[in-house]
Amino acid sequence: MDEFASIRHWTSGRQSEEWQRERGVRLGIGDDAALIDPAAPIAGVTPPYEYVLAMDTMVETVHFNETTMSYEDIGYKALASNISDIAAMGGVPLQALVSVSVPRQLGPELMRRLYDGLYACADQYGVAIIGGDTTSSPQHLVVAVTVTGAVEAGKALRRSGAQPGDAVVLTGPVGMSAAGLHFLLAQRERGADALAGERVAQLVQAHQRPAPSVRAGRLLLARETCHSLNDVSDGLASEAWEIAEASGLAVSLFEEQLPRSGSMTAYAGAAGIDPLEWMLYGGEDYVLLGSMELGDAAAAQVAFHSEGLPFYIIGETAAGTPAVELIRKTVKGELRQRLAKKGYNHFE
Ligand SMILES: Nc1ncnc2c1ncn2[C@@H]1O[C@H](COP(=O)(O)OP(=O)(O)OP(=O)(O)O)[C@@H](O)[C@H]1O
Ligand SMILES: Cc1ncc(C[n+]2csc(CCOP(=O)(O)O)c2C)c(N)n1
Ligand SMILES: [Mg+2]
Ligand SMILES: [Mg+2]
Ligand SMILES: [Mg+2]
Repeated sequence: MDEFASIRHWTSGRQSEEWQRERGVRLGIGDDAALIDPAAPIAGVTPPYEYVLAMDTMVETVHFNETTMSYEDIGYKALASNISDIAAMGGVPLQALVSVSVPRQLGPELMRRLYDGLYACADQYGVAIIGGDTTSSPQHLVVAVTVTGAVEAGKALRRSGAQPGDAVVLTGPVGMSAAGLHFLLAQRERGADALAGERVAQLVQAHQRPAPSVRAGRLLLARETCHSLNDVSDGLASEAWEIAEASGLAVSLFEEQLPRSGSMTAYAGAAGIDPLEWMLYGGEDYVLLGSMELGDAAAAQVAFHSEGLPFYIIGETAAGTPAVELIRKTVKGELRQRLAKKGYNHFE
């Protein structure tokens, strides 16, 4: 199959013109470029809105390998991690452009499976796939996605908006993806899955099929008391540092309030690892970390819970030099520990 037949094989018949039209698309895959109506009505978004644009890339050996992810998972997660950046601005995802660089030996069927996963994510979150690019790659598979979204003009939730005295909030558990990755890599080394079971399946799912917090971002934006927001890709500590630096204040996290998934803690125990390492520095959680008016945090939690969504109040902000500290309760009393500005870093 040549390049053009391959693209058709991966993408044709997936999303109807009408379905794409409802997401502002006037011309999708097939021409030199796609066409978008910048003023199309978007369901759930009050005009006037602004466009939100982001891109994220996944590289074989860096973000996945043959034991950690199926082709369907790669496609799903490549889009999900992008949607997460739209969610982190409080936006609604709309369209995506997908670039793939494919090793020559990889047949078109495996790439079709990648697109099965990509479209599964696109359909779940209402994202129109409007185009992309295809090249060969000398060795590794690379998937780069550009995503667009819409957010009410002037309302986007930035990293820089935190105010002293805010509550620090988190929209889901952290550390599960890192635990799932550990299991998948250790499984390969041991050649056995002695620890497999329902609990491990949850961790593997968190790593392979993260669920971007679009609904959570929209709820936070609508409350008008959320001051800053970020998604957790590089790790909780690293994202908290980003908010601290962008907003120019200090962030304190209460160890006791950090959500600990039971399966993650159990697996960490079995693997002899401190779960806090995964929770603070693991990354790829794609939950949202933000700050909001302290007085509205409890009500926000009630609103989230009434929709069946998790919501954790994990810390507070204060005026001061940008820094992140962890407040731990010990038998000797309260221990304040400065958290390193570390997380996943591509150049370290
Ligand atoms: N190569 C690049 N050229 C221009 N801007 C870039 C480049 N890489 C990143 N950026 C910009 O830098 C900012 C931070 O990007 P970064 O990728 O660190 O955030 P993120 O996507 O939230 O995190 P992650 O990639 O870990 O999910 C964004 O505004 C992004 O658009
Ligand atoms: C095989 C394998 N080894 C390591 C990791 C861990 N990992 C890779 S990139 C990243 C941060 C998010 O990426 P980005 O900053 O590019 O958005 C993390 C935690 C993995 N997923 N697969
Ligand atoms: Mg990025
Ligand atoms: Mg982000
Ligand atoms: Mg990163």
